[in-house]
Amino acid sequence: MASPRRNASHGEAARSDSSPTYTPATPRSRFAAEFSPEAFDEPGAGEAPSAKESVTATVRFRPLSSREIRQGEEIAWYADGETIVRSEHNPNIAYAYDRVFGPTTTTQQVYDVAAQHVVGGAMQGINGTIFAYGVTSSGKTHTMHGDQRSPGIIPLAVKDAFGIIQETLNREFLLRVSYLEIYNEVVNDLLNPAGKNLRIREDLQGTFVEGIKEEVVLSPTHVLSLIAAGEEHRHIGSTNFNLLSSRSHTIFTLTVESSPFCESNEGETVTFSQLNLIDLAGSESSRAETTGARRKEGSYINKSLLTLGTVISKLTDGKATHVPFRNSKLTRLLQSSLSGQGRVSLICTVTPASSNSEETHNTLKFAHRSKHIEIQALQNKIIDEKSLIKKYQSEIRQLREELEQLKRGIFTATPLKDVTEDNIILWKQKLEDGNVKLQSRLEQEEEAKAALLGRIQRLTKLILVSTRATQTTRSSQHPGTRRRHSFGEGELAYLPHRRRDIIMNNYRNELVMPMEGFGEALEMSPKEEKQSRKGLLNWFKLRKRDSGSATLACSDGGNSSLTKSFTAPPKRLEDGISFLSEQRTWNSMLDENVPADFLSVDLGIPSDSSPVEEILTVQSVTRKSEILDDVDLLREQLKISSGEAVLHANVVKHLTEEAGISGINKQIEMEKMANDEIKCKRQIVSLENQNVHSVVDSQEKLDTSELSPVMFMCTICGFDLDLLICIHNRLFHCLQYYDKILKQLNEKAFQLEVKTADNRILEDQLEKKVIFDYMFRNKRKSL
Ligand SMILES: Nc1ncnc2c1ncn2[C@@H]1O[C@H](COP(=O)(O)OP(=O)(O)OP(=O)(O)O)[C@@H](O)[C@H]1O
Repeated sequence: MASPRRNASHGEAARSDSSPTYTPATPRSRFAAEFSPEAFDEPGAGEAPSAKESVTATVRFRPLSSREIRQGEEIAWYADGETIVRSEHNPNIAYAYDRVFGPTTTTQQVYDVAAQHVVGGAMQGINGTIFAYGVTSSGKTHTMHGDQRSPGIIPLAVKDAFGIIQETLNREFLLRVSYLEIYNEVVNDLLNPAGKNLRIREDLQGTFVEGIKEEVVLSPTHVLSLIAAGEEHRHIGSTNFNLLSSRSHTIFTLTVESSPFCESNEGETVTFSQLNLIDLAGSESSRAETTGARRKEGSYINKSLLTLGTVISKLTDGKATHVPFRNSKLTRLLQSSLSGQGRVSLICTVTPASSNSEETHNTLKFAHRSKHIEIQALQNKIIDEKSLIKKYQSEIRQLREELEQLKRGIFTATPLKDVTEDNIILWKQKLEDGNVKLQSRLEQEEEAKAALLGRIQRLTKLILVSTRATQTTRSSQHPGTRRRHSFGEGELAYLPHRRRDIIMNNYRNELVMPMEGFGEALEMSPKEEKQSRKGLLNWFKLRKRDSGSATLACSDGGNSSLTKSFTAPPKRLEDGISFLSEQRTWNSMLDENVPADFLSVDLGIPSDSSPVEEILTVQSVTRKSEILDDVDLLREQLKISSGEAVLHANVVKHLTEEAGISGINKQIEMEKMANDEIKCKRQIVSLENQNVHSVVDSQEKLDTSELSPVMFMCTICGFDLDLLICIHNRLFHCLQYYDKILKQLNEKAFQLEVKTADNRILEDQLEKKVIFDYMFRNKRKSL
């Protein structure tokens, strides 16, 4: 490679360098300064515009490929320092950019300079567009998508977006993604294979693709899995320059909505933005020996890139009256971005090879022109129903109110008053009727409640909040020290695994190429490395959760995905629980706002309560049914016991009556028995009185009693829990007393029987004595 030359005193470089727009920007510090909590208070659309910025234009050199080396290619262009690209053959031709990355630069370094400020802006409500532009095989896909060794701008941006959510306290976010390709001037939905030839429409907010699938996303892994699935549908073909050449332009859009995190989000402004990450198809030189379909694709690609070039020329011309955005689908879709609404970062990928010198020059000129486009970093704010986060928030609020009403129903249930001995039978009857009603209504209510909670949980999960309790070292405090990205297995699994390397073994493996992943790892300090490992563990966890997250996102009745798809939720409770604990990483709202008691009913659907809460709740539900069973049993026993007691009292009475005619001794015995019976009756009356008092006492406790699932069940039938428990206890005591009395009565009855038998003997003896006396008297008379 030629040595850098410093004296570019004339030609394009001289002009470029002298231009104020070419003052190298420092996007990283710019980002850091902006990304403070106050950043969300920036003026919104329609308010005073913020300072004008220009497109961030950077150039990335790739190393010479083995083929280029084999073919004896020479270096035609090189990076002269950090901001200048210079022609090897004509030192007077030089261009300056915001940054020029040499062939050994890692994608992470490119991201930090060329993308981070755009991603950060998008998270604050400022639209952003990052696109890679360059000839075929110059490294666009490598830069935008990357592979497992070297994740590209898209995965890095996705991960950064979630990192920002985690670091942004007191705000909640809703993220959704769409992914499309423009192939031969036809727009296809990559997230929905059925979405072919979609129409581009316009509204007040700009252009949009009609019917495109938008998927609400919950984690980086979730997003990357969607991209990986979408990539399967992308048109890729082999050319004589690139065995896996992108034959279509792809636009990956991350839509970000956020609002302050507070109890009632009503009236709160929502910031709304779109981050477009674009991997353009490469322009093809006329030297490309393509035929048939490849040729047709190439001409469409070239035509749309030409239109893009024309649009950019017109936009920077200043005098142009008409900008031909409508001449291609690509420029139509990029219209609002290129018109200056939001941040734009253009990463031009180039090969240093002399065989591509002309194409590289065109690319450099394109980047040069683009740099002149002025943009305004305006924060979009919306308050209307267009906001999905608003819609979800208000639905959650409404559902919570419904739940509250259900709970309030418990307290408004009229407790039984003035329970007296007279209406206790009536009350018992009511208890029996209520029990039947309770069963059926309970089932219905449980179902309704489960549905309500399930919906709240699903909606709540879609809204992402930071789990960090305290303010930590955010960029606002230490602007220069944002953490580095580290990819865990979870994310890496979704990135292509050296796909191209395997296929292009001979072609590319000999590229003079830095080992980016390793390069980045080597760069880390021990502390960073530790954090990175920790990160790896975290993301690995998230990956496990994500299989559920994806499920969740797809199974909420169409909330997560604006066009529906379905995956089964976890089947077992344990599955739900483990899913839950992992899900908490991004979500804490439900924990704070929905009582854990109510979460267990939704056993099939994961909730946000902890496993312990879940288990306790399951136990309380079991206990609830046990208590009800006990009450039923006791009630039945009470009935039997009362009946038995009455029966025995009657027997005693009857026996007493029968035995009432015996002699003096017998009379004394009978009096004793009668006294016993009276005692018995008194005991029964006193027990019943106690029962009544307990009912009255329990009413007094009603207001202080705590809400519980059992209480909820009682409410359905109009009973009070305290009352029920009190009755349960009293009935239990009653049963014990009745048992005791029954035993006594049995004993007395036995004694009575013995006495009766004795009496009969006495009577016989008496009779015999009377007869004997009579006979004796008659005998004496006759004598
Ligand atoms: N900076 C780089 N470092 C190492 N290898 C690179 C770099 N840039 C590109 N490559 C390699 O060069 C080859 C071509 O790159 P890539 O497919 O990304 O080009 P492209 O511009 O997307 O091509 P096309 O427009 O045909 O799709 C790939 O094997 C890629 O891995």
